[in-house]
Amino acid sequence: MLLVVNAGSSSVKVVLFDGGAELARGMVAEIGGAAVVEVGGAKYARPVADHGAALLALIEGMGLSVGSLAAVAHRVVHGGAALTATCRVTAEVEAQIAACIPLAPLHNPANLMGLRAMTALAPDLPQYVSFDTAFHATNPEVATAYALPLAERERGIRRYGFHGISYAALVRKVQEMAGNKLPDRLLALHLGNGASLCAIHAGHSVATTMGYSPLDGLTMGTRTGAIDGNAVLRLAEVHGIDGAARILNRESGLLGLGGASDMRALRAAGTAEAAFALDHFAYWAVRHAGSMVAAMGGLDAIAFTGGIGENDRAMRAAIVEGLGYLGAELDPAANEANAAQVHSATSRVAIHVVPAEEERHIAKEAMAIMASEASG
Ligand SMILES: Nc1ncnc2c1ncn2[C@@H]1O[C@H](COP(=O)(O)OP(=O)(O)O)[C@@H](O)[C@H]1O
Ligand SMILES: CC(=O)OP(=O)(O)O
Ligand SMILES: [Mg+2]
Repeated sequence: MLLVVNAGSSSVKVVLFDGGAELARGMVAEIGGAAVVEVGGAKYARPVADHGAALLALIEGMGLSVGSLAAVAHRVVHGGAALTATCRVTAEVEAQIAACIPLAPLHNPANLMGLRAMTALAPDLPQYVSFDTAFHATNPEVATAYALPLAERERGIRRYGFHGISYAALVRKVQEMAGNKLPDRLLALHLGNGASLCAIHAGHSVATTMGYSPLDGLTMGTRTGAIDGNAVLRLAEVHGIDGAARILNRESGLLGLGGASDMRALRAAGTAEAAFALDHFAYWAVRHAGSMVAAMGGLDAIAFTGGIGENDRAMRAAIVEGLGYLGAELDPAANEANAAQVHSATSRVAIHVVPAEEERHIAKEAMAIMASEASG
């Protein structure tokens, strides 16, 4: 059996696989606060201090004996320039993940805590890591380079891009849904707590909205999305570096504009601020989509994924309406039903809704390496 660990900024999800079959899943949300542990449909509140403790609570809650595991595979958000493919964890790999903490301050510490908690529990158990940055390794340099002096670019200050595990899984899924024929120019929208867009040309990422860190691009749950560097400097002047980082990453986005980071809470709020936050989210998704379509030289299909992309019908409708100039049109009934394909008969582009299957993709990647280790 293989345990997949997906540690987000404030949550840990685990999924237990046996071969390709999913056996069980569990999740801890709101780590650090009034954490809720959810295993096999049962939910209970329990104090959970950090991501390592959350993982241990899940293993205990699932009644899992680590002796029955063949391996653990983790999602790691930032792999930097060096880690661009799923690999087995070594001391060197762990050090490289730690070196990327300043680049993904909400995520890489959580990923490392999960990894280290597992090492402490079962030191000899093989562990594998898949990176959110890896899928974007195919972006051309003109897309990844910031126009900085060489010395600064050599520090690794460049665009990396994220949500790559989700996009890689989405490419497989869209290919299946489109009768094994991959759309040539696919606009993918990963809309969750973190949100980004990706231009996928012939199955490969050519551009994406997140940059050096998962802060750039779209308006997100608590992150600003794109903001002028000089505005960042001004925030740092007023609040210090740590204060500015906190504001940009944790207090902005939908929370900063509308008073709630969660899309469902925002829709329920019914205030003018919440309505503005929703408009801002849709407007910037459409603006950035234009940039992605330009990077691919056109558009053949659209795919929505992530908690918002999969479930929020009104947000999909607002975004597709904004992309009407590209010939995108929804079938309102299919959209209302959260169907797998939601385009109208007259839409010039196909529009898919794809469940985010990050854990299954991580499992496949780890199992492929385990198979090659066993045969080699
Ligand atoms: N039925 C729904 N309608 C609208 N938004 C939803 C729905 N279900 C989930 N969401 C939103 O999805 C977001 C979380 O997405 P998810 O992909 O689960 O996040 P994470 O990035 O933490 O994995 C939240 O804003 C949540 O409100
Ligand atoms: C990279 C990123 O933003 O991840 P998440 O959406 O899980 O916060
Ligand atoms: Mg997510």
